[in-house]
Amino acid sequence: MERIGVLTSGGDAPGMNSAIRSIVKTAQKNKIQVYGIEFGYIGLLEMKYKKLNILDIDHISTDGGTILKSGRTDRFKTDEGIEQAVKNIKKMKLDGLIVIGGDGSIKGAQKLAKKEIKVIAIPGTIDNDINVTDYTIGFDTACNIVINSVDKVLDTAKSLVNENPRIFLIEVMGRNSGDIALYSSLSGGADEVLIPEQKIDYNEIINNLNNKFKIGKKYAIIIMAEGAGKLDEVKNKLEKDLGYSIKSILLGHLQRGGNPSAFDRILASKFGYYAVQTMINKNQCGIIGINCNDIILNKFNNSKKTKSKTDNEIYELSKTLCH
Ligand SMILES: Nc1ncnc2c1ncn2[C@@H]1O[C@H](COP(=O)(O)OP(=O)(O)O)[C@@H](O)[C@H]1O
Ligand SMILES: O=P(O)(O)OC[C@H]1O[C@](O)(COP(=O)(O)O)[C@@H](O)[C@@H]1O
Repeated sequence: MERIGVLTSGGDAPGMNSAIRSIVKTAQKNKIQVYGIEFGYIGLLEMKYKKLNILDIDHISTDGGTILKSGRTDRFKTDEGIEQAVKNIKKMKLDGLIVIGGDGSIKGAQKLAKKEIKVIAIPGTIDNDINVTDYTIGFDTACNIVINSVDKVLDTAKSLVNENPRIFLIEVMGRNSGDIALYSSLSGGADEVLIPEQKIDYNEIINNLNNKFKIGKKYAIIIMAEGAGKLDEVKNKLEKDLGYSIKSILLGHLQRGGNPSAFDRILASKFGYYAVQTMINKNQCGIIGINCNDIILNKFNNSKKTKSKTDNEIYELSKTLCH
C-alpha cells in the first residue's frame, strides 16, 4: 500500500481535522502518502486532490470545520457518479480511501466498497445518528456549545422575574436525531425536551410546566431538536395552551463551529489511527466506531440510527430529570 485518499463529506463537524491529522501521521509512519480530496465527493468526481504532508496538518486539531472542505452532491447518489468515482480513484492510483462523514456519506462509501474499492468510513457528524458507534466526531463539541448557550439563557431566565413565568424554547440541531437535545437537556437542566423520535405530548408538557409554576418556579427552559417539529408551530401551540408568551431561540449553525472539545479531538485521533492501521493490516472495508471504549471496525450495513436500549434509557433519564 503506497497511496491513500481521505475526504470529508456532508455536514462538517468539529474534530474532523484531528482525524485528518491522525491519518496523515499514521500513514507517514508506515511510508504511505496521503492525498486529500477536496469538497467531499465533489472532489472525487472532479479529481480535486492534493498531497497532504506534515506541514499541511500541523496543529490543525485546534480548528473547527475541515481543512479539506466538505461538500454535498446528488451526482454521487447515481450509478453514473459511482462509476466515475471508481475510475477517478484508479486514475489517482489510490490503494484505499477514508471517508469522514455522516450517514449519507457512509452510504456512498458502502457503494464504493461494493465496487471493490478499499474504503473505510469514519463517523463524523454532530448529530450522533450512526448506530454502529456510541459517539460520532463533533457531537461532544456541539453539546458543549448548546450547554454553554443554555447556561447563558439561564442567567437571564433566573435573574429577571416578571409577573408571568418567562419561558424559553431553544431549538438545537438534529434533523432525525434527538441526541444533541437529549444529552444537552441532561447536562444543562432543561424543564422539557422534544425530540424527533417521540411524538410531542402537549398535555404532558403543559402539566409539567404548570406544576413547576404552581410551586413558585418563575421560568422554564424547553430544548427542542429541529426534527421534532417547526419551531414557530410548537411555540404558538404552547403559548395558546399555557396562556403565556414564549421566547424562541434558534441556535443553528453556531453549533457546528468553534474549537473541538478534548473528547472530539481524542476520539477523532483514535479513529484516524485505527482507520489507517485497519487498511494496512486487515483486508476489510467498514465503518470505524467506538463501543464501550473500544475502537472497532463494523461491517457496512444500514448505518442509520435505530433506537437502542441505551437511547431509550437516556430518554427516560432526561424526562425524569426534566420533571
Ligand atoms: N444513498 C447515497 N448513495 C450515495 N451517496 C450518497 C447517498 N446519500 C448521501 N450520499 C452522498 O453523501 C453526501 C453527504 O450526505 P448527507 O446526507 O448530506 O450528509 P452526511 O454524510 O453528513 O449525513 C451527499 O451529498 C452525497 O454525495
Ligand atoms: O448545514 P446544512 O446543509 O444546512 O445542514 C444542516 C444539517 O446538518 C446537520 O448539522 C448535521 O447533519 P449531517 O452531519 O447528517 O449532514 C444537521 O443537524 C442539520 O439538520
